[in-house]
Amino acid sequence: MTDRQNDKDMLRKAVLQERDALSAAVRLSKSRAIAGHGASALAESAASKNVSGFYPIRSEADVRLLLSLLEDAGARLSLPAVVDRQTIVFRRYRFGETLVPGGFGTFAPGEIAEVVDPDILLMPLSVFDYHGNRIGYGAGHYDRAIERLHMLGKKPLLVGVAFDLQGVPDVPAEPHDVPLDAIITESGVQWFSEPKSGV
Ligand SMILES: Nc1nc2c(c(=O)[nH]1)N(C=O)[C@@H](CNc1ccc(C(=O)N[C@@H](CCC(=O)O)C(=O)O)cc1)CN2
Ligand SMILES: Nc1ncnc2c1ncn2[C@@H]1O[C@H](COP(=O)(O)OP(=O)(O)OP(=O)(O)O)[C@@H](O)[C@H]1O
Repeated sequence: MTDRQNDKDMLRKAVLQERDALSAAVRLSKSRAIAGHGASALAESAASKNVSGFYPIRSEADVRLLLSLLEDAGARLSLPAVVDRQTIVFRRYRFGETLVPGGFGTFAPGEIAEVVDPDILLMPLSVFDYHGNRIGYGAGHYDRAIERLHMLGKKPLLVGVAFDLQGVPDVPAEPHDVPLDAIITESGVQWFSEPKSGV
């Protein structure tokens, strides 16, 4: 393991420990604030777009309320499913539909759901910094999914969803890490790129 990977691992462990210590009630109220900020920032641009979310695991921010608001605003939702150890695909999801185990402890639409390429990715993460760098859970699933979309000529809007306590001054980024366009936390939305009108 390189020094940089080791640094990322230590940072991930420390921040996840802090996130795990939040009570369910505190996570719920922060997740409600995230939904409000996220809907204000994205509802207009999400209409008729493919928006991928995630079904929360561990102590993640619960993005389901935001997903339901975006669906009400006309977004077509999808959720990630792990199809092999290295690969996730995004499966069409209508809010409230039954999910099945989706790999790595996640839940996802079943195999018969349509596979879509999202225009907007709401991304889970363990740590972010205020330059737009992020660390996931160390599997590289999202980094590879984004690389695949880029190879298809698609440039989805990348929006991290997290609690403020997951923010640090500097994440040790690696060359394959693709920076976020924005991050949504309970205190608001921060843009790292120009807000993209067409997305
Ligand atoms: N809610 C949610 N869905 C998701 C992801 C996610 O991060 N969150 N993914 C994001 O890619 C994909 C699934 N990949 C995952 C990869 C690893 C772990 C995980 O928990 N790994 C370690 C923990 C690592 C650590 O503590 O340092 C584990 O199994 O304990 C979870 C999901 C797709 N769906
Ligand atoms: N685009 C890619 N192509 C090939 N390998 C990759 C790519 N992105 C990441 N990897 C590999 O995946 C592993 C995990 O990467 P990294 O630590 O950046 O994951 P992460 O950012 O925590 O995960 P995620 O992107 O799922 O949130 C590393 O071994 C890395 O080399």
